[in-house]
Amino acid sequence: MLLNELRKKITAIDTQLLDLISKRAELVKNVGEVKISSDTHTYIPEREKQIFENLKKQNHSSLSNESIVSIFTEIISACRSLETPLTVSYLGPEASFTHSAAIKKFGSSVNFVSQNSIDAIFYNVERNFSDYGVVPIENTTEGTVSYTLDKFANSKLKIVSEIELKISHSLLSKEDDINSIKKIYSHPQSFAQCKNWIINNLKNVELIEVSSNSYAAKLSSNEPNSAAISPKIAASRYNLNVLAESIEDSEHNSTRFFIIGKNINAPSGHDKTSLMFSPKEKIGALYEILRIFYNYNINLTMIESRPNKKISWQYIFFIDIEGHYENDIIKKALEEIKNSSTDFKILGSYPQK
Ligand SMILES: C=C(O[C@@H]1C=C(C(=O)O)C=C[C@H]1O)C(=O)O
Repeated sequence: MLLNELRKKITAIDTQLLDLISKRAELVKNVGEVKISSDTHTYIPEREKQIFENLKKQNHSSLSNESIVSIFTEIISACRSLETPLTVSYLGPEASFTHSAAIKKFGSSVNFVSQNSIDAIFYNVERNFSDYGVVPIENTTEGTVSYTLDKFANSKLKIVSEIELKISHSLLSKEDDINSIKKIYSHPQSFAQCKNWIINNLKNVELIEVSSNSYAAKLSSNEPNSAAISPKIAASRYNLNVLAESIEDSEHNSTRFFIIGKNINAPSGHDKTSLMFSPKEKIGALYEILRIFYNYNINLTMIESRPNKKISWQYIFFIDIEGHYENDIIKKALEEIKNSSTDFKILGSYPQK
């Protein structure tokens, strides 16, 4: 077929797609009107999860499931903004990994607000200045972000969703020749994650640690012969060239983020529940609690302990399990755990990533 004919067909399909997307948008607007009278949240993560699962099952095209999900994330984002435009706080600065995670989860039709601390994110969501917040919770190489876990102990906010992001670093610079780089700015963790690449690819460069890798990109954009190790999206934000991509030493470098808010999610069919508790002070207390999970055949996906800030040498345990707390088995198990512990709290049930 001639190029012209192919393009004519593509244009015709685009017209059909536009018509269908417009019809979808009208329906979502109607859902928004129903929600006002029933006082329901705009963002329903369990419904969005079901939409994605359904599309993945039906996808027999040459497009990957990942591409389908990212296309529909944007369609849903634009439609959802017709109900109410959402405000989402993330751990900044702009172009940080948390910013990327927030865009991956909510799409771009959202008001994103950069916050300079995890505290500020919790504060803004608690006070309704933001509808949701995005906070890092654990990294495959660095482990859990204890500051985020500690915040849950004293907050009424719920975990409404989770997202995993592959952490990939790039070397960004105003220069276009890697040999002219004399200085590199980055966060200490990013330097650690790219250590071998730096040794093998750059000789006699000065490494300067800064508070974040998007700040590193900003500094480098004002300084000749310098570069930054940053997420690739910082290149367009600070008008830099991408001198090298995927320079991290480990292939498996991912960070998991929580979306925090006030939703109480219904089951999506494929959920996780996060909870915290302190075992009572007696021999075998933790063993007894873990045995409850074993007895009910409940799978644990994360366990982490943090000092209980109220009493010295006592600990709060944070646990993630598979299943939704409305599920009968989970309900029974959690009731038993509540009776065998103190400070018990369900932090949320949310669709698995
Ligand atoms: C339309 C709804 O509202 C939002 C928008 C959705 C969509 O565009 O499909 C899905 C879930 C909600 O986050 C809904 O709740 O069904």
